[in-house]
Amino acid sequence: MSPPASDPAQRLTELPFPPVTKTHILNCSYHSWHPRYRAITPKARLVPLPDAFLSYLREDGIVLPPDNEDTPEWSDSDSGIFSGADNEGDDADDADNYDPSASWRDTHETIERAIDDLGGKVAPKLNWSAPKDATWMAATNSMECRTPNDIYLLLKSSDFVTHDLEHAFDDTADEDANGSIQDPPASASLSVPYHLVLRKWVTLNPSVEFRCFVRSRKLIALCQRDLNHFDFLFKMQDKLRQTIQEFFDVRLRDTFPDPSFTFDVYVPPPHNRVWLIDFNPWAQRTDPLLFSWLELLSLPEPPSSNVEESTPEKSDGSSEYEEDITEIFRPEFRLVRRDDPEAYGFTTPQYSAHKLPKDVVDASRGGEGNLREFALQWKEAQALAEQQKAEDSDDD
Ligand SMILES: Nc1ncnc2c1ncn2[C@@H]1O[C@H](COP(=O)(O)OP(=O)(O)OP(=O)(O)O)[C@@H](O)[C@H]1O
Repeated sequence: MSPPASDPAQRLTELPFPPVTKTHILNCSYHSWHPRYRAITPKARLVPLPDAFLSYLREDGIVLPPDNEDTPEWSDSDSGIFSGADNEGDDADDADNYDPSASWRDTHETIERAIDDLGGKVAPKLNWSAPKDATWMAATNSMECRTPNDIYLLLKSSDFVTHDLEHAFDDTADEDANGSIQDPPASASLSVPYHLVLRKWVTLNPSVEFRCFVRSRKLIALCQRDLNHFDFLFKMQDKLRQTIQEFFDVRLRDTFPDPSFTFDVYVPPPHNRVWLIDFNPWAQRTDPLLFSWLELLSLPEPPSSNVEESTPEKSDGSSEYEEDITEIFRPEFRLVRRDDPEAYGFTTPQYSAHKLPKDVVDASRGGEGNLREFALQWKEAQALAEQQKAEDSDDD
C-alpha cells in the first residue's frame, strides 16, 4: 500500500467513501490475510518484528550490521550510511564495534534462515507496503534481496515503509463497542503487530499484474498495474476477465472480512491460474490506477444474481428465451491503449515523486556508484535539514 497519490482535482471533491476504520486497514495487513490465503499466494515467510527492530527502522541514518562474509559493497561513515565492519581510523573504531542488530540478533538470524528456506532470494515488504520506491538504492536496482542487509537497506530507504510505520491509521475512524465511529486513539499505531514479509523471489512479468476493485462483494472493475501499453493484452482481455472473475467468486467473494476492498493478482501464461499478491482497503489511500475513485464509487453495480431479472414471462409463467436475453454483468476492465501514456500524463516513471529531484540526479552523473553515494549524502542532508528545522521551532 503506497502513500496516497496526490490528485488535487480529486482532493477538492468530497468523495462519498464509507468511513475507513482501523479494522479495515488491519484486514489488509499481510499478517491478517495470509493464513487464510496461503495456498494461492507465492511462497512467503512472516517474521514478527520486536520493538528493538522497529526502533532500528525508525532511526535516522542507515547503519547496517557487520557483514562477515563479504566486504560491503560501499561504506561511508561521513554519509551516515555504513556497514559496521568496514571502517578505519579512530572514529571508525567505535563503528567497528557497533552492531545495530545486537539487540535483535534473534530476528536477524530468523531472517537469514528464512532467506535460505526461500531459495536464497526474496522480495521483502512490511505489513502493507513493499519498498518499491527504494530500488534505486539496491545494487540490483530491484527488490531482489539475498542477505538481511539487502533487506534493511531497502526498508530503511523507503518512504512507503515509513508510511506503514508512522501513518498506518491516518484518516481512519474507529468503532466503539456500540458500532459508532470515533476518532482513533492517539496511540493507535502502537498496536500494529508489525511483521517482515519475505516472499520467495519470482521474476514477475508486470504486464499480467492486475488491480481489482470490489464493492459490496461484487467485482466491479479491474485494470493493469503496470501503466505501460501491452498490445497482446487486448486479444486476451475476455479470457483474463473471466479467469479473474472466477478466482474472485470462488476464493475471495465470501471469505474476505470486508465487503469492499481491492486485491492485486498475477496471471501468468497460459492465463488460467491466478496468484494473489496483495489486498488494499477501499479507501482514498489506495491508488485507483486507471480509474478515479469517483468512477469506482459510482460505477453501476451488478444485480445480485448476475442475471437480468426483467425476462418477459409467457402466460404459463415460464420464460422461453431466458437464456438468450439474459444479460451477464461484466466488470469494467481497463487496459492502457497505445496512446494512453501521454494522454494520461504518466510518462514519468512510477514512484518518481519518492526519488530525488531530476536536477540533483543529473548533476551527480558519473557512474552508478557515484550516484548512489551522492544520493545517500543528499538523503542525509535532508534529514539534517529536517532536524535543524525541528530544533529551530523548539527554540521558538
Ligand atoms: N514474490 C515476488 N517476487 C518478486 N517480485 C514480487 C513478488 N511479489 C510481488 N512482487 C512485485 O512487487 C510489487 C509490489 O508488491 P506489493 O503489491 O505486495 O506491494 P505494495 O507496496 O502493497 O504495492 P501497492 O502499494 O501498489 O499496493 C508487485 O507489483 C510485484 O511486481
